[in-house]
Amino acid sequence: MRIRLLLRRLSNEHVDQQSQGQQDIPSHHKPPYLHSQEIKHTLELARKMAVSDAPILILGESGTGKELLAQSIHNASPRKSGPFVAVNFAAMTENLLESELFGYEEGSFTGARKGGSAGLFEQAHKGTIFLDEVGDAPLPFQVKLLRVLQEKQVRRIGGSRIIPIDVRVITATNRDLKKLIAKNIFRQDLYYRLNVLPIKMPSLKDRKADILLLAEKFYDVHCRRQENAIPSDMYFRLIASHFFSYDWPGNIRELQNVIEYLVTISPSHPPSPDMLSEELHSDTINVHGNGCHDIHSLILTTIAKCNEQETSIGRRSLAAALALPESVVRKSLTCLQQEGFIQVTKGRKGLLISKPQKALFGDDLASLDACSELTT
Ligand SMILES: Nc1ncnc2c1ncn2[C@@H]1O[C@H](COP(=O)(O)OP(=O)(O)OP(=O)(O)O)[C@@H](O)[C@H]1O
Repeated sequence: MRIRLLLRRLSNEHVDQQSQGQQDIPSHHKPPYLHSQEIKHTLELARKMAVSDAPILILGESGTGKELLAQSIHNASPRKSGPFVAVNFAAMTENLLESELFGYEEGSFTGARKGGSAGLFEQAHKGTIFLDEVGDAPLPFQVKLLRVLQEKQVRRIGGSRIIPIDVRVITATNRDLKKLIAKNIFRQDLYYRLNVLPIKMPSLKDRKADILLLAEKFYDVHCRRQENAIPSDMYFRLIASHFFSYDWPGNIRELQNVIEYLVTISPSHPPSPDMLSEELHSDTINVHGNGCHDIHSLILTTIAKCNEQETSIGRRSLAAALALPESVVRKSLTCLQQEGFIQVTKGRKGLLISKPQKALFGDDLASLDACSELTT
């Protein structure tokens, strides 16, 4: 029953998207990874948030593209002609954070530069400051950060001059800030100051529809100067099913690494499954876990496998092989077909995995900076 409800919700979402016609994004401007409902939803939200000046808090696992999203929101905002300044809190001690963010005057500490230095807040004036891994900010520094955000002015270390700053603040974290608050390692007042417009970057396992598309983009980037490179859809033909069934805990960063590895060890032949690491070999999909996403993944994986082995599979045999009710398989196939993932042929070929619709996205490799297309 739960599966049915989830599938119905998914197909309703699809109908909504179709009826709205997605007219706000001309098809040739679609980012290369605009396939999954999850990322479409995130980008729609991001587009709306870009026009506001309120603080944004980007949540999501490591490697999901939070920094890219922050940069893209800036690019789509009225501040786009101003600077975008990024700082990673995880890598810095309290003292370093203070001097880097607020700046310092000459002679204010040993090693201070002659003439002093403007801090990152000053450098981001009229633009956006991106505070990455904000959950790692040391507690004493959080008080100072809160004051700057409230007063919209900074004073350099060792200085007396008050410097007004006009910046949009975007923060990101892969940690659960509420848990950190409960443990008294993150300030609640700072949390409410930052969490005005929250947005979540989906994990790659929740946007499996985008995996092959991203993989092909990364492959194209690696191979663009290689003369004997084979087309990207051919390249992944033997391993596509493993990509669908793996959970990608390192998200897009891990996918990037895997493609780089494959291209290095097998530059001009489609890599075989045995070239993948043990982890990627895992075929375990939890059919009863997250509902429709798992069913879609399971179905896609099974069709991809049959296609690899050149055995034909149809709706009935799929339902029997997966021990799923035929009605569930039918709904999932309809949805996957409407989304362009599969083709349902009448003849002996049965169900086929579609090639990613590259034409939709153009072949501009610069569009790998996908979110910058938020500006359209
Ligand atoms: N849509 C995309 N297209 C191409 N590459 C992407 C995309 N999204 C993310 N990446 C790449 O994935 C990697 C991780 O992205 P990013 O650093 O933005 O993630 P993050 O969530 O900020 O990670 P962390 O939490 O570890 O800082 C980067 O190399 C980035 O270029």
